[in-house]
Amino acid sequence: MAILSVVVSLFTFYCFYSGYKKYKRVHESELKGPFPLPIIGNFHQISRLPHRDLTNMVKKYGNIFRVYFGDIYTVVVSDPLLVREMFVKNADIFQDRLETPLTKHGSLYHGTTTSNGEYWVRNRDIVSRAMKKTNIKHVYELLNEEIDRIVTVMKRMNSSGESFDPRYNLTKFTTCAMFKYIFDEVLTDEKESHDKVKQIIDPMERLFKLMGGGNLFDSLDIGQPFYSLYLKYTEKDFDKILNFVKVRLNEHIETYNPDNTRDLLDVLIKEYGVDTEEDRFSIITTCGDFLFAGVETSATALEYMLLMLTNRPEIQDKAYSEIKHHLGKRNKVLLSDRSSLIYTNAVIKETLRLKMVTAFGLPRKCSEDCMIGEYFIPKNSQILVNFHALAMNKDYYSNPETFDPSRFLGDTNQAFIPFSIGPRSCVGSQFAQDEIFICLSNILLNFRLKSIDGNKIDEEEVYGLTLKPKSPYKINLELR
Ligand code: HEM
Repeated sequence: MAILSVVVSLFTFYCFYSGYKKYKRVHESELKGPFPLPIIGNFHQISRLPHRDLTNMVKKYGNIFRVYFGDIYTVVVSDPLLVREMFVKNADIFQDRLETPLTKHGSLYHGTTTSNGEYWVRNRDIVSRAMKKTNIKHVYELLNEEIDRIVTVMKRMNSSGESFDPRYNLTKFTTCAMFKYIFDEVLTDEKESHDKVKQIIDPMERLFKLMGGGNLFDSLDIGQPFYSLYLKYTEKDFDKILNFVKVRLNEHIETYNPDNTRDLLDVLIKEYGVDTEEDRFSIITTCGDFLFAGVETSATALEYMLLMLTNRPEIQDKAYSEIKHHLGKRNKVLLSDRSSLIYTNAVIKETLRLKMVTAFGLPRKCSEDCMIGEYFIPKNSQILVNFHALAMNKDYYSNPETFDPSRFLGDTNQAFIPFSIGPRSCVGSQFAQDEIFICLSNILLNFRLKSIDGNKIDEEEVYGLTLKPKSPYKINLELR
């Protein structure tokens, strides 16, 4: 009985404390936002499609407002000029990522995506240099090989009358490209390769679910220590991915030749060195980040592109005509063709706008009290860019709900920032744009995409770390 009353008293105290923290006024220019409840904040107003809920709130609270996820004061931004003001003009204040048990658990704030401060500055510098050195020839060759592989598979399916599963095949395409890029490892259609892909894809899918869900314990001051312990003793998928990379690092060290770097991993060995455990762990977590950030994102973007084009044969035909006309007798699109294929590029951009890959990118943190325009942003608040709200912003896009590639045929639109902006924007944006362009244009050159039953495919998305089509779909391929 005594224990029960202590627990009830502590809980009541915590409710008051949590409410007090949320309701006390800290600045005269504080942001507006929906009324938060003690403990859960505004979680009760967030459905399974949080990007849409937060877009609806723009009507009431404007292009910058605050919500509470548990105890986390979160600033939601829906205007590109405000994003620029934060991520470009005030980059050093908005550069870090928010620290929670989940972001710490995987890599102990090592690598690229979750690290902060001086560590991140050094890592990002090394990674950017490593990518420049690895790029050009290696990427050009690897994308050429991978596109041949997927087109061959598609032709085989077409001749056997089999329908095409975009989710599986495009994830395989981006995984193969990433394996070649990071490890110089070629994945084939053999079982051994299939097993290797599964070793990475299966834990990654589970982690995406875990991280995309928005966990109350991850965002409560009182719950965080318990959640850290829970993750430490129950969550093993991060380790599986890091161990997978570790095996490859050890193999690479044995055969390493500084005068002939084969892939990103070799260049990272050269840049970081492998003398200390810390350096080795930095290399492993950086490669892990590339697998995390670079496989599912591009595959999902491509999956939506095929879906949108299958539902719109006239747009598909227009892109095909442009590609065919430009190539003449050639039968393969190369990266060097990109600047000439203006409509195809517009299709890619329009899909990235309307069916953005990540709802909120990767959340940032504000590391000191500051003013953004007339708004006060408190230290340690979480910053979310709502890419869906940017896409729906009528100040920048007319008829924003409509899929219309022609809107990207003219001047650049400053609201189109799918890879974010500023020094901490997506480090893989060039790689992503290269692989998406090569894959989409060569598929369109070879095949007409048709739905299985002649009906439109459901375009609704399901929320996670990436926004995917709600129902996995298949399509029929007709040779052009
Ligand atoms: C369509 C595909 C992709 C989209 C839409 C995308 C988008 C993004 C966004 C919005 C961020 C957050 C940036 C910020 O905080 O401002 C990000 C970060 C990142 N992306 Fe991408 N990305 C894509 C593909 C890739 C690929 C292919 C790679 C690897 C080759 C990659 C590697 C990364 C990394 C390592 C980060 C963390 C950067 C840092 O914290 O310094 N991404 N991406």
